[in-house]
Amino acid sequence: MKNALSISGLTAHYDRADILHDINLSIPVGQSVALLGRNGAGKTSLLNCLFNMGPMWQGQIEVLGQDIEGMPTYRIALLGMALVPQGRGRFPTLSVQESLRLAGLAHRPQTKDRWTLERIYDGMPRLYERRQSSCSALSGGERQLLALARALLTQSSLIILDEPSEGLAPMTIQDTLLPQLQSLNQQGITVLIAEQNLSLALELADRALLLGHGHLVYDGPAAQLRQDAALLQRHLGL
Ligand SMILES: Nc1ncnc2c1ncn2[C@@H]1O[C@H](COP(=O)(O)OP(=O)(O)OP(=O)(O)O)[C@@H](O)[C@H]1O
Repeated sequence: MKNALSISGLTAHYDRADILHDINLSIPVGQSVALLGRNGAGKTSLLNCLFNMGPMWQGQIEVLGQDIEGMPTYRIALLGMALVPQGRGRFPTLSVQESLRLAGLAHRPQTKDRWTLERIYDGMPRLYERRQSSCSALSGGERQLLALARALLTQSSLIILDEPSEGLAPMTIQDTLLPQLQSLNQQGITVLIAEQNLSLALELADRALLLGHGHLVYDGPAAQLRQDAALLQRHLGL
């Protein structure tokens, strides 16, 4: 399989409002890609289409080689794609360790480099220190780590993150989030990350996608987008 994700002719709408217009893109296995766009550009809607849990859509979406038209969300997840949702999900009364153990129950095929609780704690010592705490008592940065760890424990090879830096202090992004996200790609995981934080997105990804009012207005090297002041000003207000 060459592509982790293939999208062609994707158009999506809520009621009568068109949200995405003729999106075409594919993401090769192992690539890290940033999805950029202002508030309301359609980033979350696009990510939700991939899990069949957002707007109605037409076109074709292939996740890890499988056409997902009409497929229920839980089956799409079992193909090996995990979502770290905007707001990091909710896990109110569980402890960190319980939450991680639950995520590890996903029925994914055995893989060579399986993620285990020990491997998670090794790479994220902060979660080890907080393993007995209630998830609701975690800081924003710790919750983001937990959400990422849960995605890894599903043994997914394609991880989708929706604005992971939202609400985090710049220092937390730099010291806690960035190194963890950078290590995903080094571990061979394909990453699609929706972000409004341009510098974080461009530090993580070699390739950038830019959505403007539901149209894909840029798909190319991240470094080249950084140089395009007119496009950044028009679609990100920078
Ligand atoms: N459930 C819904 N019903 C109707 N319209 C919606 C719904 N969810 C989102 N929209 C609209 O779809 C458009 C795209 O929203 P979306 O959340 O996908 O954008 P976004 O780029 O992720 O923005 P943000 O960065 O603010 O999360 C917006 O105009 C939004 O108001």
